[in-house]
This record gives sequence, structure tokens and C-alpha cells, in this order.
Amino acid sequence: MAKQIEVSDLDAYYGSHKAIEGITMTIEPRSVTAFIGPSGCGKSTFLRTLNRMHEVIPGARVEGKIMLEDQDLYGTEVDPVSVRRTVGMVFQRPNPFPTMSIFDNVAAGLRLNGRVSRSETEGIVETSLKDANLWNEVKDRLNKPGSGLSGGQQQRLCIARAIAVSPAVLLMDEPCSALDPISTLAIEDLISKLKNDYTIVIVTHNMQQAARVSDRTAFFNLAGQGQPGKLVEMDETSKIFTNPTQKATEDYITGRFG
Ligand SMILES: Nc1ncnc2c1ncn2[C@@H]1O[C@H](COP(=O)(O)OP(=O)(O)OP(=O)(O)O)[C@@H](O)[C@H]1O
Repeated sequence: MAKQIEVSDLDAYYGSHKAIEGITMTIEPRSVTAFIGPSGCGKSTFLRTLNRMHEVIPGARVEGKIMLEDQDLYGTEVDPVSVRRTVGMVFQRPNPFPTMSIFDNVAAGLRLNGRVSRSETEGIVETSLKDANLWNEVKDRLNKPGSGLSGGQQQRLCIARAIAVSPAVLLMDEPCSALDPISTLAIEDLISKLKNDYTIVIVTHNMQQAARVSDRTAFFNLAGQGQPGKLVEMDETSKIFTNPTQKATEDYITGRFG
């Protein structure tokens, strides 16, 4: 299921403002890649280019190339909706559909995908909730609203909803920033488990979190005020946090700026 992503010379714009420039990197399957860097350097923008969510903002566009294995994500014949199915996303604030039950939240994407039988849907909902480490907590109240769960449970529900449609990649934009430390650890454990089946990319402001959960880390920075964000370096997480090549990376991870 997990697939490799190959990004070549990618720029992303909001109107005439170039937010990121010249990004080239390989994101490995069955591993966790963390994006770190100071506020405004374009981490979230870049993340959203990986599933064509960037372009839903009026005036936003990209230049460059992103390959998901042998598929050119920005190829003329490619349907952005199918890209978003293959490359799922989990946001900063848990966003279950508020009026839907726990069951229906997980089944929502499946139903959009077309005809799936009731028993198939039930099976996939159960497996997705189990894979999201939530099944035991909700199995007796599947028909209750998703909004009745705790923040951490809601975030795991959103992860279950994302994995129910069998994506190849999971993008996570600061998935723990609205959660307490216990719920954060539960999500981090889950990420470590899910990486066996998916390609995972996580944006995080929390350096300890990047060090705990990721295999590889990419450090982004702004070349200057009003300049686009750039990839400074990307390497094994242990190398980035102990012996980075670039001084800007060292300054950032040691808390000298950002
Ligand atoms: N919807 C938008 N419209 C216009 N400009 C935007 C939009 N979203 C982001 N930007 C701009 O793009 C640049 C990169 O922002 P982005 O949110 O990607 O950075 P970030 O590194 O994720 O920041 P943070 O860590 O604060 O979330 C910034 O200059 C920001 O102001």
C-alpha cells in the first residue's frame, strides 16, 4: 500500500507570492518523515501540495513535479479528488463530521467512493477503528455522535476515517497540537504502528515529537523576510538532531531561533 513520493524542484504560490521554492526530496514508504522549521517557512503549504489541497485556495498554484511512484500527481489527466483519496490528510484540529455517528464518520469516505455493501462497510469500519487504536473505546457506542468523544479520541477517529479508504500516504499537519500529553502519546504510538503500512509525513513544531516519531527529518527555513521557504536539509532524524550539516539547522534545533 505505502508508496514513495519524489518531489522535483517544486515552487508553490499564493497569487504572486511565492511561498516555497525549489523543493526536491524523496519521501520513503513505510516510514515517518517529519517537516520542521520556523513559522511561515511553508511546511503546511508544501504538505498540501502533496495531495493537491494547495490548489483549492483561489489563486494558489504549483510549479515543478511530484511523482507518487509512477504517477505524476500534477499530470493533466489526473483527477485531484482521486489523489486526495490516495494521499489522505489529518488536520491540526480533530474535525469529525459533527452530526454523524462514530460509525458514519469512518464510513463517510467509503460511501463517497461508490458501492460498498453493508457488511463490507461494517468490516472496514471495525478494522479501521482497530488500526486507529480506538475500537475498544467506541465499540459499544458506534451510533453515538463523533463529536461526543474526547479530543484525542476524535483525532484517532479522523485517522480511522482517513485509513478506511486505504490510502497509500497519510499527511498529518500538527496532529497533536490541540491535544493533551496523554492523547499526544497515544497518537505518536499510533503513528509508529501505522508506518508499517503507510508513507507518513508529519508537520510538527515539537522537536521532541519529531525526534520520537520520525525516521527522517526535513528542516525548512526562510531565506529572509518576504522570501520563499526552502528545504535546508533532510536526513536521518538521528543525524539531524545530533550532527546536522547546516548551521541554520543546528541553530534551530538548539533553540537559537524560531
Ligand atoms: N491561504 C493563504 N493565502 C495566502 N498566503 C498564505 C496562505 N496560507 C499560507 N500563506 C503564506 O505562505 C507562507 C507559508 O505559510 P505556511 O502556513 O505554509 O507555513 P508554515 O511553515 O506551515 O507555518 P506555521 O508553522 O506557522 O504553521 C506564509 O508566508 C503564509 O503567510
